[in-house]
Amino acid sequence: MTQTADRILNNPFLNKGTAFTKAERQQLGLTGTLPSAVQNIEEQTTQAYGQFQSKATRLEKRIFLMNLFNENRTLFYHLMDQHVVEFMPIVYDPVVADSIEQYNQLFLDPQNAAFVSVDAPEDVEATLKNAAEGRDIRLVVVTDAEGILGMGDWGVNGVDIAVGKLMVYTAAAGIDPSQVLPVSIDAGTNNQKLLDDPMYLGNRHKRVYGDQYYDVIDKFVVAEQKLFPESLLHWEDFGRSNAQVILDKYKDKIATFNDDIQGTGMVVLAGILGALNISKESIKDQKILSFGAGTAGMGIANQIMDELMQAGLTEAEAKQHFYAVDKQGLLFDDTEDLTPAQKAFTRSRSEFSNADELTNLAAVVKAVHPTVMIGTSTQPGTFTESIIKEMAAHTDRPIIFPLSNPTKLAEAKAEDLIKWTDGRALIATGIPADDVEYKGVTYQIGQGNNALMYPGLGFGLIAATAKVLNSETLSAACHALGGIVDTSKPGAAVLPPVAKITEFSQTLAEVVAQSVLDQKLNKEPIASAKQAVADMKWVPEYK
Ligand SMILES: NC(=O)c1ccc[n+]([C@@H]2O[C@H](COP(=O)([O-])OP(=O)(O)OC[C@H]3O[C@@H](n4cnc5c(N)ncnc54)[C@H](O)[C@@H]3O)[C@@H](O)[C@H]2O)c1
Ligand SMILES: O=C(O)C[C@H](O)C(=O)O
Ligand SMILES: [Mn+2]
Repeated sequence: MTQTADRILNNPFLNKGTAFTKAERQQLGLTGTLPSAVQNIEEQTTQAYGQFQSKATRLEKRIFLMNLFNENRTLFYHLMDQHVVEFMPIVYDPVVADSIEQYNQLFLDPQNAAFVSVDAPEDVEATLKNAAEGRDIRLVVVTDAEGILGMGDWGVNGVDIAVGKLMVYTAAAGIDPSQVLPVSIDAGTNNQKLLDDPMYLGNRHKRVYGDQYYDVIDKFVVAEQKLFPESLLHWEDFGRSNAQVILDKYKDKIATFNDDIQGTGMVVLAGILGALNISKESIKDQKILSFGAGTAGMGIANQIMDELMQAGLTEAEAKQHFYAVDKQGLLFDDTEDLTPAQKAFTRSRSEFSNADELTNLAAVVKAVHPTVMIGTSTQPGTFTESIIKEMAAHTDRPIIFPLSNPTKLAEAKAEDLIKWTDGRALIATGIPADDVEYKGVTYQIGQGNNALMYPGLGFGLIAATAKVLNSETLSAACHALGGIVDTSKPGAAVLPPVAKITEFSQTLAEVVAQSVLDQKLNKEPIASAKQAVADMKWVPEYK
């Protein structure tokens, strides 16, 4: 193979495989390097889908799709466009979790990611530059993998979540896949299994914290902004002690967001607004219990808090609607080891006659009678039948969102929640859930996953060349998504279905871009938000 042929056929952004025409083959020095037939993208797609279907397990299906992704991005996204509901759980949550756990065993290809090492701060800029290979990067998803979903620390293996999030961005919103960059910050790992594994591919030492860590994060942000000044920076699956600190440091300076804090907060508020559309209740009448008061749990509480204050409540009044429960039980002002984020949502012991007994979820539910219960605890099965029945005995339409991922960590299953509440629960789950048939009604279950939100949010920010993301824009996006649900049918879902993800991501992107323009937060002059979104949309067709 000539160097040119090799360069083109092995470049997933340029490769068309058997779809190169005779003329292109001649022009590019590819003559004779492919079988003679020239296929169009539909034929290639049909063929690839047949191969996909022949794979027996979900992991084999994933490996097949990742190989296709590594070879030919256009064909991969053309195929995904036709099968988005089927492919989402395979390229993203939950099967991405299996591939992270088996990263070295399955290692195929670095997938055009940048691997930043805490041990080589002097290489940060070169690392990003090498990985981008001169591409015009507009979107970076970065993880240090200390808190991969609810599975804890996965070191360099966690790069797959950055790749997976970016796949959803392109499939849902249409960001050009040659304009994205997944980044792994390899700060070491505290996962002993990985440290003991001779095949582990990351830095083989304990996780680095403190100044040395923050120094690398800062070098990364500086280099990222210098090399890709038009880009949006998305933080994913950082640990509880770092996620909020990093966000607070950069959120007023650059276009950036933390998906677990803000993306999750937004999708949950949208889900609650959707649920309240169905129950015809007001958000001002809700008592909200967050079970698992970590990165996501407190991000959700803050987003709902904003909503209550917009509805006219003072901060002190709004705070009265929240009950945060973590390992210690209900969080009080004097609870030990509170995180900075938790401190804003504590209660006073004097409010309860049995405060000292409120050390577990069952006791708190009994004392508080929440109307909304959100699970981000990483503790499977903790929304038990007796807890749910106790909650449902005191509210007509309990809003229950077991959100811990992946599947094995969910606080409850949708079908159990429907059964235990005799069909009254309004539910969203972190991973996709099948419809539930119960007493003649088909209940559709919304996917309460930030994947419904971040593609439209990010795309809108990039299209509008946003300088920063502020609470006004976050709120506009929540209302746009929460307003889409169709409440006419019994058993309606609280969030729109993943089958419509490309449509509502476009709506979200337009709303977000408009909010940026309304606040004059755009870097470049832009006449129309809608047009800017349309102009940026990439379609998976050969050029
Ligand atoms: N569906 C979504 O879109 C979405 C988004 C973000 C996070 N999540 C899920 O939420 C979970 C938490 O993620 P995170 O980023 O907030 O992690 P985190 O580590 O920051 O927070 C988890 C919290 O749960 C607490 N916890 C642990 N054991 C507990 C127990 N027995 N009782 C009560 N609390 C307990 C921890 O102390 C911590 O505060 C994960 O499973 C993640 O997959 C889902
Ligand atoms: O990755 C997901 O599926 C959602 C979320 O960001 C999580 O950490 O669980
Ligand atoms: Mn996450």
